[in-house]
Amino acid sequence: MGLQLINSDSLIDIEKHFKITAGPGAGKTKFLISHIKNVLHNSNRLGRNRKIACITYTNVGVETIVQRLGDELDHVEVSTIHSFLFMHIVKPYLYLISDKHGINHLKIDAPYEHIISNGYFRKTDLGMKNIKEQDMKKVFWFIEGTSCKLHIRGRKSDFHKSLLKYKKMFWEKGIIHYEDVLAFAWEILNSSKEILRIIRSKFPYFFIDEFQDTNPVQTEIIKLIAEKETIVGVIGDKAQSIYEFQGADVKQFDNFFLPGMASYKMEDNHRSTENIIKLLNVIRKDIIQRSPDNKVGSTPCIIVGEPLQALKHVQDVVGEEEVVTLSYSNLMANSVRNKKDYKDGQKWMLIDEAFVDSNADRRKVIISIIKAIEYARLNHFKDAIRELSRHLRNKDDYNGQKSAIDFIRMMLNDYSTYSDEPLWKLYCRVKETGYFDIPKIMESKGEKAPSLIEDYYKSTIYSGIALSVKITEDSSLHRTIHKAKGSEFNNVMVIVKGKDGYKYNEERDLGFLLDPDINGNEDHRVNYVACSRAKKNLFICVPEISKVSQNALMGRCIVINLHDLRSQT
Ligand SMILES: Nc1ncnc2c1ncn2[C@@H]1O[C@H](COP(=O)(O)OP(=O)(O)OP(=O)(O)O)[C@@H](O)[C@H]1O
Repeated sequence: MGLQLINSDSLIDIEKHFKITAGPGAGKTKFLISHIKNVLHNSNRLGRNRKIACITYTNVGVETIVQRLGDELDHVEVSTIHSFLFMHIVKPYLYLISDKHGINHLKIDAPYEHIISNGYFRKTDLGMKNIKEQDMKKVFWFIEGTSCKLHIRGRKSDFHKSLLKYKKMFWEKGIIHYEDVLAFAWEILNSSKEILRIIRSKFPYFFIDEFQDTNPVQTEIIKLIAEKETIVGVIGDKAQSIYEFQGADVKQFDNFFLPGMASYKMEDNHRSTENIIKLLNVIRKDIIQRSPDNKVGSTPCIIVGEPLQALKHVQDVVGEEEVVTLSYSNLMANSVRNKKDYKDGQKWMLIDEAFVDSNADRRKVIISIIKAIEYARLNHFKDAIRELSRHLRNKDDYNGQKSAIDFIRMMLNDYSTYSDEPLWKLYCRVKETGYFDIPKIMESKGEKAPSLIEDYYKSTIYSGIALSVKITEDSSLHRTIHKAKGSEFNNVMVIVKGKDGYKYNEERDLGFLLDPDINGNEDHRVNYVACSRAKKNLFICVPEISKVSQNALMGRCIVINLHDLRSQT
């Protein structure tokens, strides 16, 4: 079926399922807002208890849409898919399947991030089956026939039974994880026509933004809802599908079809200058974008050099304006944000894995304190307080919140006194405050050699270990590409480095420009998303570049080599 060309101001049939395919900056979000308003003004199927469901991928996406809808929010429910399914399906109806799965449904208040429990892991036979604890991060659900099964990404064998045993230990305690929400919602809807009818009647319209990052279970849920009464609309860009590791499948968007569905395409790019669009059009071929606004700007620039020096150079070029850096890895983003040098080939580890302390109680408290300090530095005070309150020695009248805030304030004021010092300094400072019961580290005296723990605390620099803190919602200037999804900035510097502990390799790491494969290579899509965030100026920082590549990119990018500039001065 042919795709009808539309733009972000087009009005489409509000009573037909639709799918919109469009590249970056096409105005997908703008279209979604005006389509919702169109439905609000023209539909006679809405009411006090009959709303439009508008689903987007992140909480930042939710906030953007809520803001842009202004005071037209009365009949719209904007939410992430997990919150929506939890609120309307899992929370009210989990009791229907709780006995079957051994879930303590009365204790469930919200879904949680899956934090691996080594204790539970050891109680299964997964270790004997050669599954390592880190494999547990790749657990996901898939639909097989009339039930959902658990699997580990990248493994061929069937581990469902053992994984189920592991999961049940959480469920018995009233803990369910985000991935469980999808599986339970599907199971409830698939087994109860009545609940499906209730959901359809509450939500006669169901729109999903960023649909390229959907996963197969989510797609099946949407198909069930769309069977009758509810009009489903999906919007996305397969070249921006960057969540394969969470189970998103780039083919899902291409293959998504509903009976009677109208398919549309947008070819404009309202965001970037013509020169940036020209480069983006080299990376992808399925949609050739054009600039309807003829935005003029400089040619994208490849800067050869270290990220911090490159950033300084870019800052000089753009003057007063802000520069946003986008990196593939958390480690790189944290390094730039904290102005710390980054060694190519360094491997990223979460602080929970990287932190060494054989005393489990002390380990937990110190990790939480480091996380809380780093969250608070980025103004994520809610997360910081949550980390600390469970460890506080004395709970105040506000469930520990006031003490947590006082402690954080103190630690932020003192930051410069311990941030570039060994962890020992932080440990002593925290002990001094008296807010936590932390098991003491025995200090060696005289000729006696220090214990491994004392040695670790005295030789590990705080700022080094703080780079391992993962920031979940990051709106700082220096963030990962995944956290920049849906955003746009005047000046962007994309930092290209070796991935996952590998040294930089031009053919692989600059492949998204030299030999792009947008369908087959997720890394290419991630870098495409990064480049497409730039409105005015795009810089791409690489550690080195060969003459052959420079020639290949001629006409699309200019190259500035900071090593050459330095040797000239
Ligand atoms: N018709 C239009 N005229 C002028 N500006 C527009 C128009 N449509 C969108 N824009 C602007 O273009 C930019 C990109 O729009 P929007 O964020 O809706 O794109 P998108 O398709 O959702 O992008 P992405 O998928 O890359 O996140 C925004 O600054 C928006 O205000």
